[in-house]
Amino acid sequence: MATKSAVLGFPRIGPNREVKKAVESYWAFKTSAEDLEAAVKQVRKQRWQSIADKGVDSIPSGDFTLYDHFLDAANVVNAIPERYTKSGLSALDIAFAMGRGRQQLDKGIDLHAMEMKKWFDSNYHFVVPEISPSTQFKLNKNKYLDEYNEAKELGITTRPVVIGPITFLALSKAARDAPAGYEPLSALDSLLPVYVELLQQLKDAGVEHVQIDEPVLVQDKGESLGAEFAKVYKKLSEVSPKITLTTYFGRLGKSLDFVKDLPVYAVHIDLDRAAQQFDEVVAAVKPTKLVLSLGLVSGRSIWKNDLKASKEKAEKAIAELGQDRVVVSTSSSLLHTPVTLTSETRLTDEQMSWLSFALEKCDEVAVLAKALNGNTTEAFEKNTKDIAARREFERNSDSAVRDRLAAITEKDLKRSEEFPARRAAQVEYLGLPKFPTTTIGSFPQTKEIRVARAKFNKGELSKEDYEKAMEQEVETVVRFQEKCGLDLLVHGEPERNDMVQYFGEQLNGFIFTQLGWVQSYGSRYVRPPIIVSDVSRSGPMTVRWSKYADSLTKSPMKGMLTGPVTILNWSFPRADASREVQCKQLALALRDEVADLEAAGIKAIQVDEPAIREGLPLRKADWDNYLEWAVASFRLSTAVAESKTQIHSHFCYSDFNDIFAHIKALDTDVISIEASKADMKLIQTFKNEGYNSGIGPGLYDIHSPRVPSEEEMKEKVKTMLEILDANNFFINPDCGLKTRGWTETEQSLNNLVGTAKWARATYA
Ligand SMILES: Nc1nc2c(c(=O)[nH]1)N[C@@H](CNc1ccc(C(=O)N[C@@H](CCC(=O)N[C@@H](CCC(=O)N[C@@H](CCC(=O)O)C(=O)O)C(=O)O)C(=O)O)cc1)CN2
Ligand code: MET
Ligand SMILES: [Zn+2]
Repeated sequence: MATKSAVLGFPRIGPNREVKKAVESYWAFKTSAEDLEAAVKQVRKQRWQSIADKGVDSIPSGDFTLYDHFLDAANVVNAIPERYTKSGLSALDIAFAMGRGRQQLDKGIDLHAMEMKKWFDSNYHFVVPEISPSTQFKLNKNKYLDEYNEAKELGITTRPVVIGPITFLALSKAARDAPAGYEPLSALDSLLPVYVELLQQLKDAGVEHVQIDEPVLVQDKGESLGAEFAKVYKKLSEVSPKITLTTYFGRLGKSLDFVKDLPVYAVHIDLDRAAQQFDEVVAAVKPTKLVLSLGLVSGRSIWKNDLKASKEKAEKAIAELGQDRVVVSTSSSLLHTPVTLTSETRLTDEQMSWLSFALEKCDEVAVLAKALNGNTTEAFEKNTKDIAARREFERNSDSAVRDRLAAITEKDLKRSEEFPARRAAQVEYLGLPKFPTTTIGSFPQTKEIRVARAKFNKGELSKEDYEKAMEQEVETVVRFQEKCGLDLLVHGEPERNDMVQYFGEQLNGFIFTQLGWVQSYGSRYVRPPIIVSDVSRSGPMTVRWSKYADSLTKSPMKGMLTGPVTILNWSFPRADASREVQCKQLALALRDEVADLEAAGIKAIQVDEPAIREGLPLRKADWDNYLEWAVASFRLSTAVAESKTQIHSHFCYSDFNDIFAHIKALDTDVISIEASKADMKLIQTFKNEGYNSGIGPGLYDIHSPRVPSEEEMKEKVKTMLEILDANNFFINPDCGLKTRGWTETEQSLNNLVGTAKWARATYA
């Protein structure tokens, strides 16, 4: 018998962003549904073949998607709200409308996008299914079966990846027509038969083994679902191919008590994010028949796996359980990592030797399994050398940064005056009207901007010409805002490829990829910069742009920075320093930038922290430690500002009810939040917890191309002002406009300004 290797999921985007290109071209009505299908079929083929070529035993299928795999899961079980089904659109267009909305007023179509939420603590977003007692579950197109068959025709046997029914419902939300207090999990009994049918179909088609993802088991709420798990998996195991039940991103904790008794073939645990559970889990499964899948190769980081250490760990498990009861695997799906390192041409050999992207990780699990089966290969030996070289590099440290951090005191984290005094100074310094209008920073990143930057990067456009082009763009954005009648202006961020990558590129201690794209949502991807050593700033990063924009107008200009927690969370952090240390080093760099912007006469500075919420540990017991250093880091970067300088922050993921005290402790002057879905509970929390500073609840959803009417924004303002103070109320969208086109941006912002005028007249 032998130890097998497995990969839990693979990037869906294609090595050259083929899926983005195909999907966006279809959306633009440039290509047909058939063209789209042909293009993505090619991507699926290539990904299966490339994983198979590495010698991985369990190759995933069914995890491919054109938009989001959770949205696909909703479609498979027919959890499609009626407003979409009755639109008369094709199944494909219904799925896209659910993901991104669709507005064709001439055809009577005006569909909002469904809500997106962060996938656990990652920067991936999933579409949140809406469930109610009227949801008619049934098996739609069985995409897991279709993809399995597609791979089989290519001669590749795969292991379908299915979202588990309990996680599916646990992450869903109550639909609008559901009674108050409705819990989607209460629909489990009516959903279960669909899963029975789905798995039965897989078995009938000859599938031997499925992977069922139940990551809810690493959340606190999973611990109370023992009865549901026992019932569901008893039923499913009667009809299903053998099941590997996968958990990832955290520890099983108390859920282990019932997970060990589930009638499944194998259980998978994440030993990257939650290495501490190893002994406990091995001991718990030992007396059972369960196979244990060890998530040793990280699905979340880009560091080469230490194969020697992994081998030792696997051997410990094998000593307890036996060779054939252990599988070595990636810790989670690899969708959070770039496709392959082999596309990179600008990294040095040394840097390349530290890293491992999705395809290289497939190689790692295969090499590891071979080593465990007695074949230590050359690749294994090379890995040992590479790991030693990286450890050697890690000894480098920037003592100036470390010393500065060590010298930080409480005083450095506090603004010189409390909010009321600051507010008075700001009223005078900025001169904003009541219900000030502003935007969140970015304006449309047009094709022209991106092409100019691509040319500049290729050396086809000089630095001077590139910067001139960006200045022109800044001017266009400033003139538009003046014409539109916005009050607190921004420069529009045209010079930024991405808000995090841009800062990474200017800081010491980071490296970058050319093609290291990772899907964030739908067709939107990011290239997270990689932190490799201590971080510091060489000089001002944004001042020239803000200063230029400020010089064009009499209106106050808002400087725009990405906060330390967000830079950390949306980068690949180093593995040899704590997140706290990396975050505080980033904070020091940003602190200097805040001071420089202020000295340049910029009257308001926004420090975005959209990722502060997603960085929250999955288990409540771990929250305090994180929040303490996250809040301190934000304060370290902003507290340097004088009272008259208005510090804004922005959060587009504002599930804050549980951590409100910490949001308040950031001590900002104004915060803009995502509230376009009119989360009144959140607004109420602001009130109840005595938040008295400025607040700008997002009045519309910028992730969708649809234009909000003045009426609908007025309605929102009205409802919110039943709770919030009209004197501290800002009028703004719920996030930056970079993904939007100019046409809808102009219309939406005109409506927004109209809403503010109405508010001034109504609440005078
Ligand atoms: N890091 C990060 N995470 C985030 C957000 C965010 O803004 N940044 N926002 C939230 C939502 N997530 C988002 C993620 C990505 C994008 C986004 O707009 N991504 C762009 C890419 C941005 C970028 O890196 N642009 C580069 C490269 C653009 C490009 O594709 N250039 C072409 C050439 C030009 C052309 O022909 O179009 C090429 O390289 O081939 C640039 O502008 O320089 C995209 O997928 O299209 C938006 C929101 C949450 N998480
Ligand atoms: C994801 S938060 C985005 C904030 C940034 N200032 C922007 O407007 O794009
Ligand atoms: Zn945002």
